[in-house]
Amino acid sequence: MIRFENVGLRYGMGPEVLRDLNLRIDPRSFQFLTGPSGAGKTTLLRLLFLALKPTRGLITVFGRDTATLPKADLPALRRRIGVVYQDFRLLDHLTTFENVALPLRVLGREESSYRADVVELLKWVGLGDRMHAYPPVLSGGEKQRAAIARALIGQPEILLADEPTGNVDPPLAKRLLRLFIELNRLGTSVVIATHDIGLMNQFDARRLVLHEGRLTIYE
Ligand SMILES: Nc1ncnc2c1ncn2[C@@H]1O[C@H](COP(=O)(O)OP(=O)(O)OP(=O)(O)O)[C@@H](O)[C@H]1O
Repeated sequence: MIRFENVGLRYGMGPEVLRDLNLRIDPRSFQFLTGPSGAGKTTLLRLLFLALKPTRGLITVFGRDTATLPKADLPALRRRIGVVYQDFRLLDHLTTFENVALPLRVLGREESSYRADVVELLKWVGLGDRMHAYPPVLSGGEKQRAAIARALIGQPEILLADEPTGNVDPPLAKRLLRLFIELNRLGTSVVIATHDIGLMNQFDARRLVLHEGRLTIYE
């Protein structure tokens, strides 16, 4: 569903941060993306989410060449990809329920048409009793789960998560990993960027390892 051919990326006039990347993200696949700090993990996620264009090479997303993609087609393509950001990006003046429902509200959907889905998803991530709370009073782990629920409410075909266990203790990290595994079993492709070797050792999955801008894949 996503394919990279000889992709390179530089920011402005800087050095190439990613070099000669060849990669396929297949439907229903699960992969960890790892590598030392500064290796380019977030940059690669931004390319996968169409937030950046490569400075060379070819990226196709759901069969569309991103270089020739009309801008107007971008939002619909992006809606098929869910993203959990490192810093959550929840809106403090909206409740947890409203944050998770926001992507649907933006599409003009009536609350009555999605209320039950949002409640069910919040229960699934273990926030059934926190849906009326505002982000400032949530714990780091609760915010993380709210951000995951928001990324999933539109039923994306791929979920990209940037260090989703970076701010939580090991038992919660394990629980989040179980959520991602279950999501994958239900048919969603999952890409988890992480430094956490302990986390990766808990699940036998493909590893995309970045080092100095180059990618090695361990199937
Ligand atoms: N907007 C930007 N402009 C210029 N350089 C950038 C920008 N964003 C990232 N970089 C540089 O690109 C390289 C890769 O950064 P990136 O954030 O992708 O790495 P990372 O592997 O996600 O790191 P970390 O694990 O610390 O989050 C770094 O050298 C970084 O300084």
